[in-house]
Amino acid sequence: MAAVSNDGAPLGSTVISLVNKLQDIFSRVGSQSTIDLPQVAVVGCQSSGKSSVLEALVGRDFLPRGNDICTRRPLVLQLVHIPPSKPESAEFLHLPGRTFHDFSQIRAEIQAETDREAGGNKGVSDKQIRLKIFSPNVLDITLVDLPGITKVPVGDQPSDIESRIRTMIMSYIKVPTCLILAVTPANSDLANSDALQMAGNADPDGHRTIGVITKLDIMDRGTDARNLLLGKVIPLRLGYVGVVNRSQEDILTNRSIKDALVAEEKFFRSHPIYSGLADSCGVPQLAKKLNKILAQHIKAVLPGLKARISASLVNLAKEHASYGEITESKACAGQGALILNILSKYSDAFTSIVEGKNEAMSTSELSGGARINYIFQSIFVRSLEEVDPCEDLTDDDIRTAIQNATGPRAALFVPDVPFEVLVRRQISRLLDPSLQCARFIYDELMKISHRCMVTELQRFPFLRKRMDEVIGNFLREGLEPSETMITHIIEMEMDYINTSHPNFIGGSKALEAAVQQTKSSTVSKVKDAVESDKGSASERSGKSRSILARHANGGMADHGVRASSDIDKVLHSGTTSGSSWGISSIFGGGDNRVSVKENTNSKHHNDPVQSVLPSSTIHLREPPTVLRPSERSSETLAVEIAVTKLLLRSYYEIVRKNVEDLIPKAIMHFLVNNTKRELHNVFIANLYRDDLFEEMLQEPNEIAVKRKRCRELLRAYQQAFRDLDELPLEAETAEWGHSSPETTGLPKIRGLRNFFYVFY
Ligand SMILES: Nc1nc2c(ncn2[C@@H]2O[C@H](COP(=O)(O)OP(=O)(O)OP(=O)(O)O)[C@@H](O)[C@H]2O)c(=O)[nH]1
Repeated sequence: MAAVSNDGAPLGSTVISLVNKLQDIFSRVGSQSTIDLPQVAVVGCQSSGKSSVLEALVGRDFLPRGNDICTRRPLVLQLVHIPPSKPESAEFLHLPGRTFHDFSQIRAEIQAETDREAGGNKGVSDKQIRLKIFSPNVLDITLVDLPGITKVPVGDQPSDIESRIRTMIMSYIKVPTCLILAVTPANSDLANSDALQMAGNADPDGHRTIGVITKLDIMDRGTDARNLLLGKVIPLRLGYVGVVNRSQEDILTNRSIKDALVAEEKFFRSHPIYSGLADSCGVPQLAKKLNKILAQHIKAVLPGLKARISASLVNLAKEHASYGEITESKACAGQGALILNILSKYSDAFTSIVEGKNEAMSTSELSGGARINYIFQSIFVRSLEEVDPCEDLTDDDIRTAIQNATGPRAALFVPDVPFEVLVRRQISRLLDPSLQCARFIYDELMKISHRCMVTELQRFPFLRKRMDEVIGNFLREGLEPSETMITHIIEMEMDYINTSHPNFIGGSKALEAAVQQTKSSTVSKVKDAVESDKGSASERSGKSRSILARHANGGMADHGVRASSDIDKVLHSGTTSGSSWGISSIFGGGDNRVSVKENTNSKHHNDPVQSVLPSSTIHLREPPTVLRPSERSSETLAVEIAVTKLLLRSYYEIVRKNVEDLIPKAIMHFLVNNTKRELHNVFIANLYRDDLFEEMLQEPNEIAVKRKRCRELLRAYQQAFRDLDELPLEAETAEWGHSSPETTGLPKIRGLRNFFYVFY
């Protein structure tokens, strides 16, 4: 390792050891996680000494350096920590499989690879060279050497070389986790430092920029960098460090880094002007500053690590508990008690999930009982509410039903039989969704049963299988009575159409409403006709006549409005004739309401008796096999259809509400609550049997293995938690500018001294 004075607090071995310790903890607990350390980039103008600084920090001679432009592609240097037993080595990404042990060869390859991409004549490329250095003495950290900022294009450089290089540098240093070493040579004007200017743009708060002043040894005679280092020229939050790297001559004479560091120390010691600025002078001080930042970074991530380990501990403890203690005692009593305990815990857990009292309740989705409620309300009820009871009933259907119901006579009024037939048909449609709802709930209960105590029962797969069988059968048995009940409910509704139900619209109101509807539609039709067809009065009166011809009072209307008033009369006589709500009394009250046309039709199609009458010369045509209702199209018919629909809707509404209420009740009673009440008893009746204990409590081998591994992990995590607790990190709150003397020193981590002098 580097011979660096203790005062210089060389380069964070503290951090290496800390990170190694953490890595140990991670590997012990089998975790792949590592601590992501910030990456460090050097920025500065050409030949300012960036590569030299980086090399001094790494402590190895391997970067091309010189008076001319040397770094022409970004060099991403990944330091990788390896166990002490392994030798140091390096690998380039572009040369997979080739390992370097000689660092001068590494330099040669960097140069060659730079030429391959950027040409041999000062060309610059933003394509990275990636080099990995494996060593027991390094942290897993990434350092980036960047091409220097240049103003005037030379060689193969394009005319916009300056902006290209600036963009390239910016892309690295703008990343918030990048520490910036802003390198400025002491023999240039700091106020014009490109490095500080770019760092200021990328890191305006100065939280991650360290100013590095190089070439203190070759300043003009009579000048010094005191004011620069004190931050009096350009203040910098983390302050400046002055360094003396190897000169070109040193490089040519192969002066080692080790010697160079000794010379640097001597330089600062022999210059009284810098003697009071010890903490701002020398590569070791620079490393120290970086160490502090890294230590702080680690300190900042430690609480998160602790929290993660502690969470894993809790989970592991739970898992461990789920494997239970080894059931050594085969005695029946012990086994029986264990089984009883499991059965009642399972039944309780099942009930808790259904009732929504489960501890591990999800907050991201509905579960258990809430899903049951959702099925009832948002699926079942909502679907029923969306059904239009007249949806698949055409006017033709209704007309056919009415005509069929009147039998051999032509109808005078709308009879109530078709209403009953049609409403029954609609009620029967409710059976399928109701049964489906029960099946959904059954499926939910099955799901709940599978989710119950999954981890706890892992160790007894035979018992689990038996329990699944029992609860599966039990739920299936519970489904049957619910389905029977549901069928009964629908059959009850179909069996007796309670037209006295207080919420039922009743015949009179339906009729009134239907007449109202028909009237308004007739008036508007007539108006339309008058306006659109003034010249065809005779045709219009013909139409009216055909409508009127069907009315019982025989009066002939001249137009549609009159026809409506005729219906009124008929209806009025109907309503005054009798019973309280009375479809029959309203619609079934007369028998002479036969239209001329219908009579004609009847003669032809519907009334074979009449066809036997007189003349032998008249031949009747055969009635067709399938008879359709006579094609009446009149207001009477419109009223009949409208009344039927109104009645249907009104009654269906009553039934729908009953069904929406009763079906969930039936399912809850016969299926859900019954399962809750009886599950424990059913389990005991089926499973608490001496002859089954042995078989049910068999523990598969893998459980024993899992329990063992879980125990080991648990111990490792407990140890890791204690280790983390004991890491002797102290608070590092001091500002790092020159004005804050580093009295607190490095974080007190045992055995940690150096960080960047890793290869010494
Ligand atoms: N005397 C003296 N020479 C130095 C110092 N730092 C760097 N040099 C010399 O300055 C020249 C440039 O150094 P590099 O480290 O290559 O500079 P760079 O900024 O990486 O250069 P580019 O990558 O080409 O931009 C080399 O010849 C170094 O030996 C120093 O502190 N003192």
